[in-house]
Amino acid sequence: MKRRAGEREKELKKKKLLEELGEGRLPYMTPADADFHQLWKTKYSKLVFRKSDTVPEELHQMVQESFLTLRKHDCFFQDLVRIKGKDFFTPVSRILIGNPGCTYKYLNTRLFTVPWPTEGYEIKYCSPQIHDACKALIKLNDYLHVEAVKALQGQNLLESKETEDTSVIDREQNFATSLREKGSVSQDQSSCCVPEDDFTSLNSRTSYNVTLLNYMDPLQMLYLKQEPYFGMGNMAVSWHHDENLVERSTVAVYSYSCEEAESPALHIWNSRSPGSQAFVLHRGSPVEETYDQKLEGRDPAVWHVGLKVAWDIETPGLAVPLRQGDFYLMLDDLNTTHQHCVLAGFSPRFSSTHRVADCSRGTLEYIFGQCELALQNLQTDSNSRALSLKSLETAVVKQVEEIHNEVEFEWLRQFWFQGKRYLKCTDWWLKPMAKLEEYWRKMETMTSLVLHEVRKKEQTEEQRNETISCFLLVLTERQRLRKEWTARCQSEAAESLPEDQKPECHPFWTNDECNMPLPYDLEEVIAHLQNLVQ
Ligand SMILES: O=C(O)CCC(=O)C(=O)O
Ligand SMILES: [Fe+2]
Repeated sequence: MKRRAGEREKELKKKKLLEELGEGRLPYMTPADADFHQLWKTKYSKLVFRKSDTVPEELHQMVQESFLTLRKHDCFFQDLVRIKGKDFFTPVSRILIGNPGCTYKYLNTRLFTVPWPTEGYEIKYCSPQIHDACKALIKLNDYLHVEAVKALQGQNLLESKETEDTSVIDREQNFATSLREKGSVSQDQSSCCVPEDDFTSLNSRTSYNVTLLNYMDPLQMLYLKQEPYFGMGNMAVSWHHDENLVERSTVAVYSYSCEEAESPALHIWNSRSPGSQAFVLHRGSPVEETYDQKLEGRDPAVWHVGLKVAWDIETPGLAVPLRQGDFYLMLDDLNTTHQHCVLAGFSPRFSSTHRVADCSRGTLEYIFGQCELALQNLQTDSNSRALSLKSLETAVVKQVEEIHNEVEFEWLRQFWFQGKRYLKCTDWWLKPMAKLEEYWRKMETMTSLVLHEVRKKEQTEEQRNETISCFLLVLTERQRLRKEWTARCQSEAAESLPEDQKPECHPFWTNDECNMPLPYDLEEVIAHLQNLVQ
């Protein structure tokens, strides 16, 4: 509830700001502005940018080929996300690649990794090219990890407490030390130069476990949202903070816009000076435009990443152009203190966004562990084979029923909502999903056993009321979420999808399917329990 109130407050604040702005726009800077670098250095220093020529050519080739392979195999999908109770397709199409069994949740959507080749895991890919694509991305992942470590060392951002109170002299000394260390390649840097704590924090904040790939061809889009605060033009991804990340972890983004070799018209545009005339290619045909720095802002043909300081209208925004093969890093708490967006250019573009997903509740290992914990409360009579619960204690019932909700709504429904999309790349998730469903079925039986027991009135009245009240809360939440997921699966947007991408409302059953111990719709069960406590 508190969180919802906070969200509402934010919405109101945003609405008020947009109303105040009216037709006016806040200022922002691009490299064409004289103060661009000054602004970057002072207000956006944790944004690190590297030009494509700093990346090994063979890595570029491998990675760019992998993007094209994944596109050829139709592995990118627009997500049907849910924001403030409404269903939307993301303009960009995505695929998550990463550690086997890892997931990443954003905008109420849990994405499941297409596993990259990992020692100790047997992964079948639908084609050898998809295997190669995933392998290229893990190479990019390793490369960006090293680059992030170097960038953090360079900025002396090893430990959060240092950022506030380290004097400039300390910083400079530290920087000098880190430069010296880079020269001495033969030394074991981890043991000789970086203290153990720093090393751990450095590693845990740069060891990317997933990359979320984005793809969009602006020419295929009927409509793109306009950036509302600064007038930065077409947006592919609106202003946001990245969710579900380990605190202060770095995000690394490799950008590949499929620009053709630079045309003379674009060349003129790029080397323009204020007030000059230029021809630009707009949707394939040259258009004459007068270039005025103040009026024009960023080049609409080029993809940019936009940044702004969160809840601040004093600091100008920043639009950084991204050419083919450039990459950028969002270091430390930049993702929290600032918001970013992606501004569309004219050509199709891929990006690979490497993240340290907070998967404390987001791995298969975790959810299997939870299920096993829940099932410990179920026992089978060795003679009759009859099932019963070991404990009826409120805390135990509560825990089991909450795990039931977790596996049903965070895993099974999330997965099947995304239809058969994962089968484009691999069948890796089918087996664990079947196993989770088996566990979940047993939990349906456990719920029905609780119901059975509380009707028997064997506990004291007080105990029984406590158990029922708590049980009711979890069941009410289950009913609410089942309704929400049923609605999500039947939304107009969901119905518009082709057969192989259509959301499946699974598990689902009707009352005549007597192999299920409880109905899908829990309304009557809940009403019955309410009567019992009254
Ligand atoms: O494509 C990019 O440059 C960044 C995309 C992004 O912000 C995201 O996927 O969260
Ligand atoms: Fe992002």
